[in-house]
Amino acid sequence: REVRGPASPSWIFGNMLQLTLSQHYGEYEFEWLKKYGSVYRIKGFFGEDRLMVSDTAALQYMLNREHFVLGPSFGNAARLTYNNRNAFITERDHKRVRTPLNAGFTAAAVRSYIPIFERVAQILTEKFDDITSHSVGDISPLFGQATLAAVTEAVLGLTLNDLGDEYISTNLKLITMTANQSATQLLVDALLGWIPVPIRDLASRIPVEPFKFIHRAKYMSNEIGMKVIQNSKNAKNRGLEVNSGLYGDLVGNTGPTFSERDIADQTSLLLLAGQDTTANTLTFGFIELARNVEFQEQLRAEIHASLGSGDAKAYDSMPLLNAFIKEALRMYPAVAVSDRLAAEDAVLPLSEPIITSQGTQITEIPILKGQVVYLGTAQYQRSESRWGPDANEFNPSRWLKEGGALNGEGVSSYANLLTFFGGSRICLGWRFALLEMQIFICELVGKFHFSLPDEDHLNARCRYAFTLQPVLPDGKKAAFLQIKRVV
Ligand code: HEM
Repeated sequence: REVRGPASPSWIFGNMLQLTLSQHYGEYEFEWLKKYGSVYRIKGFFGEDRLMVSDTAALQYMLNREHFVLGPSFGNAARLTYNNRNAFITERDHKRVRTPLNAGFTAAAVRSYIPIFERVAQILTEKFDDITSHSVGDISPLFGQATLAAVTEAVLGLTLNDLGDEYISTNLKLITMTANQSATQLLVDALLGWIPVPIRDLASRIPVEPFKFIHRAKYMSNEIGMKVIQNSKNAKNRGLEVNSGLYGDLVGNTGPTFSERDIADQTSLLLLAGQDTTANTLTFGFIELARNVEFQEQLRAEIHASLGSGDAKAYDSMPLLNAFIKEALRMYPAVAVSDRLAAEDAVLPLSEPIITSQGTQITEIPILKGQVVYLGTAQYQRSESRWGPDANEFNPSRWLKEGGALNGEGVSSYANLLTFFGGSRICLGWRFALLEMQIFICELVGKFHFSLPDEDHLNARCRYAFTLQPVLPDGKKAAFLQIKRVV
């Protein structure tokens, strides 16, 4: 309670509406960061105290210890959206479920997906060509379909057509719905967090429209996963070679610790976790390119000078391309803030001491079991002490500086960014997302010129709804750009 923090405007909502429903993401959060430093207290629902953390030592501690489990908000959303027993929501079983999946996301496995990414990039080019005939177009759903197509082929060996129209339209609804959280939804979510999980699961069976189609989407992905597993088994039994992606490989390696049912249980997670996260990062990146035409031209020149080899190493050795991707991941981390719950008492170490409301300097914070603590990814990545006085500006050249972009110690193995988190629960698909983005960007920036639309109502802003989303002033999820062919 002695950790300082902003005043709460409401007993019911605490600071939650400011944190999660501000018009522009970070409107309040980044100001709180400046005022109170890298650990501060905010109010959750009904007067509860919560801790917002972007201190390096505290983040490392939270990511690498078992003391912290998924918090009420992310936990609820994940339990509702994904099949039971998937790698993300399972706590005690995490290692058992996650280890076999790692095989599909190693550096070598991801390199083998290059032809998939290139094929999908070609389809994106055709869709962007359609936009050029109207000059202005919404790029957000195009990236959403492309990232879904890439993961579907890599994981299941299927195309978007194979998923079927019903799955595609339900997936689109699900993604659009997530972008439009309301205060009522947040309150229902908070109330659900207070009741035991089995009763909560029952409550989610109430036949209201959002619950109905979330369950339908889960059911369909499970069916799709089961069908791929069955087809792959049949083919193997008949000595036939079929492409069933990662699932085909996993089917050959099932056993007492990882069954076919376990594989199928990962389908909704694998299809969804990498879709909007990657698509929205790309969307925000392209908006920044449209804002900064000079950098866009330099990047295009680098792409034209470097490409053609189809080799992952070639993509990794393009300085502007990789600086641009890192900066998009720094400024627009899909999971900008995520709640965790202390599963046992803990003591959070701090790399930068803080001053309490009593004027005392402290270097660690005791946490009681049951305390909600936020991993403040976006705040860690906007801290001026770490990234310099221009931390709030999109500036890819910070990554080209000698000595690197970061002052001091970082939190993760990729560019010291927290965007993919770290520790045993580091994003399963981080290498997948990086190579996919490298290939899509090279294809599109190499061929098209991007600029912002003249009409204000078509310019997207960044809003938070579990992940960072591009939305128009009317609240609709979309991101329009003017697009012209250059080659
Ligand atoms: C730019 C793109 C992406 C970002 C920023 C991102 C970010 C994250 C973050 C922050 C987490 C940890 C969440 C938490 O513990 O609360 C996570 C987990 C996960 N991500 Fe990603 N992700 C991206 C792309 C992908 C892709 C392409 C895939 C799959 C193809 C994927 C699959 C997963 C899975 C399965 C988990 C759960 C891992 C576990 O709990 O062991 N992600 N991601």
